[in-house]
Amino acid sequence: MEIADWRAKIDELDEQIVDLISKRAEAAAAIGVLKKQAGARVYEPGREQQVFDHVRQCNKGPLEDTEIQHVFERIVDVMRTLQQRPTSS
Ligand SMILES: O=C(O)C(=O)C[C@]1(C(=O)O)C=C[C@@H](O)C=C1
Repeated sequence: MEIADWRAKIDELDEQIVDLISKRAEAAAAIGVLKKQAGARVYEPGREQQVFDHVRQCNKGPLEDTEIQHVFERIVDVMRTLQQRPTSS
């Protein structure tokens, strides 16, 4: 395949990734509402560790486990920000 073909493939995959991240954000926002109602804190390091362990287990390469974890550390960081937004209450 040419570079243009690979870029078209990347654009297509990015669309799917955006959809999936949006669905994940909806779930995180719903958790955020429940946490607020319960007076619980947003940041749960134990749960975040489970998320990172899980994605490392799912990883089939070519990225290293630590690289996949870095991507999810950023995603979870964004989810925490979403949960702290006044609009998610
Ligand atoms: O599972 C939760 O309690 C969430 O709020 C979701 C989530 C995540 O995005 O996976 C976000 C923030 C928490 O620190 C832990 C995990």
